[in-house]
Amino acid sequence: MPISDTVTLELDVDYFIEEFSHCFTGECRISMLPILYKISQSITSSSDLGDSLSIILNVMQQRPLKMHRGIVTLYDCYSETISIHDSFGLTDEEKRRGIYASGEGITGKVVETGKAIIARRLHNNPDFLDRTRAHNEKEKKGNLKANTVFLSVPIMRAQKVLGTIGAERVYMNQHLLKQDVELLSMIASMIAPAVELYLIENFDKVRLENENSRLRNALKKKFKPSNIIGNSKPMQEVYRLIEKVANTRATVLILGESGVGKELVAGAIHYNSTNTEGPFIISNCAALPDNLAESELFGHEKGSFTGALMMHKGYFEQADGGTIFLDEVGELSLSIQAKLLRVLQEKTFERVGGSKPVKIDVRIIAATNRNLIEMVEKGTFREDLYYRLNVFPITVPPLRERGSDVIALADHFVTAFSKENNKEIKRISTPALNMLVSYHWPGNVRELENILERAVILSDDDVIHSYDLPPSLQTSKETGTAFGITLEEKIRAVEYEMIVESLKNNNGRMGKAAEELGLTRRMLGVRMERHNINYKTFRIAGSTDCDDD
Ligand SMILES: Nc1ncnc2c1ncn2[C@@H]1O[C@H](COP(=O)(O)OP(=O)(O)OP(=O)(O)O)[C@@H](O)[C@H]1O
Repeated sequence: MPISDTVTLELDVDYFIEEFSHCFTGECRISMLPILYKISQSITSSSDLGDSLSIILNVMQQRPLKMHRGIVTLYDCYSETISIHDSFGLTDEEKRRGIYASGEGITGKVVETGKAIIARRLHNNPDFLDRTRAHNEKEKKGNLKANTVFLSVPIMRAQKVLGTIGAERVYMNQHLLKQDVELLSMIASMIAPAVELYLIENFDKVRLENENSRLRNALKKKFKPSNIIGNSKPMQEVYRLIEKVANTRATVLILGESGVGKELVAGAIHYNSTNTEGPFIISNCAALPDNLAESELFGHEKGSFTGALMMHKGYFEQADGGTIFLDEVGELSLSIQAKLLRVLQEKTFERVGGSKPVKIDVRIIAATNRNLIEMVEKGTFREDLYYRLNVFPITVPPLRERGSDVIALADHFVTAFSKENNKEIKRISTPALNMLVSYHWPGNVRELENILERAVILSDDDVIHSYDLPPSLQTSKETGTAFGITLEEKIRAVEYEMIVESLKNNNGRMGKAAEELGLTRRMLGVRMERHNINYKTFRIAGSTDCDDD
């Protein structure tokens, strides 16, 4: 063996037996057998890795090994870190400092290569990191260091390195060193099954638990009410707020333009709350005629006005134990606003014509597309009521800010209306999708819903085409020309759509598209020019399939 400062050794037991057979004779061999016996006894009699390791470390300190420092490291293959699990000759602090990456220093290299290493002349050996800082200045200056060797052997199981056993000792002679390495290697293979079990039970179990809780959290984070379609970023913020507030009794104010889905948000809050078993009563305040609003909301006593033949429970009483959703709350008259304020403050009210207070336990969710602050400034909405309602505001974004939600919603509505109309519409054509995506949706989801209901009814085949969409969507951006509903315009729209679909199907190859459309390549070129269509738009990036441009 060459004598250099760091020697890496293949763990070949036959090699050792042959090379160092003289060591396994006489005193040496006899003194080793009880050590191995003691270690094997400790491993078979105790299921605790700590017990076995303390016996091993103890043996290492005694004759004939007489090592002055010993460490057992374990390798966490997920974080790729090696840490000292047990040792002698190190303080707790020094032990804690002993953390290595695979490939780093002597221990790291043993883990990386699965081969034993003997490192000599530690005081100036670059592989010896002294990460534990156990080698104090005194030790460094003294002769001891120059004479000290560090041996490290891998603990392996099925080609996998699980950790290392390392030892420091005073250099005596090369043969003794090799003998030590072999002994440590035997100990390592004896202890390997117990180490493997320990790693599975501790590292893997902890990791699995962490992974489970990470997945649980990820699932929790991804809370999405089942009744609401769309996963855009702004909607995810809405879902986050719904999840936060649902299980409280806080009053919620839902803000947003008309048709964005405020009522769905209110429903999601109720159905994800603890009082989901209770009623969910919806009251559209804009639809309540002034003279009936009070009685509709708060009920009336028998004979309280002409026609009040029986006692009637209003929406608030009907919602007792559940949730009342006051849609378009900005439309309530000032007198009703005063009564609503009292319900919010005291949870009581009187029925019209009654004097007995009715006590209720109702969660209030209100919604409006009006600017309530402006209304407060103008004196048409009570300021105190505004603050009582605005405890937990949720703003639902307009559809034009929801990106790909338009496509998800369109698909959802096409499926729903196809079913309702006994049709089998399978897809929305590319030009039609482009129109849907580039439209500004002033009427929001309600407008999209209505447009697709109409398109499903109009569709003659299994596709929603651009010409099934209303003229308001047929902008020049998509069609190359603004066309309305005349025959000529409709023919142009059909032509445009057929060319676009064919180019898309044929990856922008004009020859193939012309063939499919029953045109010559030149005729197709003329029509594409008329519609301002460029075949390159339909090329898939990276495609080399462009032989017939
Ligand atoms: N994200 C969505 N997923 C599925 N359907 C939706 C979604 N948002 C809205 N809708 C549908 O759009 C229509 C309008 O929604 P909704 O009535 O909830 O809107 P709104 O904001 O309360 O309107 P308004 O202010 O006019 O009362 C409803 O038919 C609703 O089912």
